[in-house]
Amino acid sequence: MALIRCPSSRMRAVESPVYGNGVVCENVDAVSGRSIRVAKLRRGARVVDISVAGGLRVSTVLTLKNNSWPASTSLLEQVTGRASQHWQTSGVLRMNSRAASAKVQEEKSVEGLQTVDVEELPVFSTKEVVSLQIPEPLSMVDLALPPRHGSDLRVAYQGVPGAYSEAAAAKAYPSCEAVPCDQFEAAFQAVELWLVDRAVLPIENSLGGSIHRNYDLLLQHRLHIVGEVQLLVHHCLLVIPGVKKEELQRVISHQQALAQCEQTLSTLGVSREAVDDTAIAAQLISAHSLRDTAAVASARAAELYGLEILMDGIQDDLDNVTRFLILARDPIIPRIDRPFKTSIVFTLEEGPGVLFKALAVFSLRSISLTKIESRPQRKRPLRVVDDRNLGTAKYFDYLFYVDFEASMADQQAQNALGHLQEFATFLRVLGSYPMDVNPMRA
Ligand SMILES: O=C(O)C(=O)C[C@]1(C(=O)O)C=C[C@@H](O)C=C1
Repeated sequence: MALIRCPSSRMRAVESPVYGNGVVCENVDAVSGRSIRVAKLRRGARVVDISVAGGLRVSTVLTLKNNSWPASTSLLEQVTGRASQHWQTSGVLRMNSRAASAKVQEEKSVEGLQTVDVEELPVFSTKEVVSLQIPEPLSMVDLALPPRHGSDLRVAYQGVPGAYSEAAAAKAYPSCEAVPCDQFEAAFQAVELWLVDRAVLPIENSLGGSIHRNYDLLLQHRLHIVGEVQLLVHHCLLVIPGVKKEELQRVISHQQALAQCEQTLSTLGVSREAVDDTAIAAQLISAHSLRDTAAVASARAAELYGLEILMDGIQDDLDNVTRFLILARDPIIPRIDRPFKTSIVFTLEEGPGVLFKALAVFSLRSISLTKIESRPQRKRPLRVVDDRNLGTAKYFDYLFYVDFEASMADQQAQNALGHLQEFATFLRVLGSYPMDVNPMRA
């Protein structure tokens, strides 16, 4: 696989039977949040879609008659009338056999926003394009897109096969291609660089609490929460086949998993060591035939790495649920016909009662909060990325992360955030997404 740095646009390889192989670039208007996709194909170049956040969609098409390709920013300017500095551009083109054989239709992956199919569009000259930008209100058809099972999606998770995060990715998109990443940060970057379509990352557990690293990364990256997955985590103690409890000197696993099995592990009287994820613990024992070591991991990890389940269901509470967030480059269009949750992060001036005032904006409108997390000010500032994808160093006293049970399409939620904005020193909506009300066993 070769990574080709492309300083001017987010790009991906496409193949069109009509227009030949090429790339599709995505550019986001920093001011309005509009995104524009430009297909540069061997037999011409065309704008395939302009989508407007907040309910309106504008679609148009452009084919360059002389087959020449101007700098993408000037093309964007022609179509949108906006100066190039308003367009946020960054990204890589991933060239491998898979990307090269991808079809233009893959560009339909933006949930809720339909991307125009290149093959089906008529051809216009550059002059005609500007007058073609007719805003179209979203119709019920757009809102009733069939559920996606993700067969064409690549979903990043932290860990190796057999990790609970892989099971969460499969719950979110049953036939997706799950892509293992060594660190949470790598999963964020894989989405940002178009190497994958989504990331599924743990954010909190009913026994172990919050996964703070992911709260921080949510702020440092410009991805959107598009869904959540609740997973019943059922831990097993895995050993080399035939090993007895008495032979064990230590137990290794992800630190959250070790914490979730505190009671059982303390009865074993062995030392504990944290590794990057539960499945890698199983892999290590198997690869090095470690007879004095057990892993806390899933039954699937036992199967994958040829280990035996010495103890089953060793978590301290049978209802051990981990909540994962699904992250994507684009937000989904919030709906009101099913339960939605919205996640925000904000900061406040110092002073008595300010947090009380902030939370009152929700209770005044009978909006239930499902989670509050505060992160204390740290010695070093946070790198916060704004809508223009510009990172700035900021110091905060506390960052407050709040999840509430309402959709951003709900007027009451909009009013609550409008109210909060009056005194919050910083406010960002991390995503508005369907609630997962059905925890499933891994
Ligand atoms: O180690 C794994 O298998 C993971 O997917 C990570 C993780 C976590 O970070 O909380 C996920 C679910 C369980 O709560 C234990 C560990």
